[in-house]
Amino acid sequence: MNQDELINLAIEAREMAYTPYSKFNVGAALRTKSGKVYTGCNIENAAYPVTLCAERVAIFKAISEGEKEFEALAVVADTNRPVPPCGSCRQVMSEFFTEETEIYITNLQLNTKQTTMEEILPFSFQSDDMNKK
Ligand SMILES: O=c1ccn([C@H]2C[C@H](O)[C@@H](CO)O2)c(=O)[nH]1
Ligand SMILES: [Zn+2]
Repeated sequence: MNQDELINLAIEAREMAYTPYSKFNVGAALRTKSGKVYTGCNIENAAYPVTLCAERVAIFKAISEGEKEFEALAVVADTNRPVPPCGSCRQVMSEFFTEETEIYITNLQLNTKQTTMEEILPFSFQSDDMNKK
């Protein structure tokens, strides 16, 4: 399962997006260290803020099945530039990803940017910050 295959799974997952309000469909595919892939799409709600992004759906599916180590995440939307994950998703990603986790953001033209946790969320709040010695 390479980068292109992961992006293709994100493109497929995007087809499942439930977006009656924004009509903006996003797909994600998350590869674990063990080689499994968990996909996600955004799921909106009439109470708008309850909406979950594709990235978090993929991460929460994986976590709920006992996965904790992630190798790569691909995110895709029909955007001009590679779709930037929102702040809430970046914080959730920072809880589980390391600097080695590859993050591929892309669009339907496969204009892809590979990035890292530190690049998209520097100086992030971590559990260590609660352990004052
Ligand atoms: O990286 C992103 C950005 C936005 N959305 C969703 C949330 C909402 O359903 C719609 C518009 O914000 O796109 C995602 O799923 N991922
Ligand atoms: Zn988000």
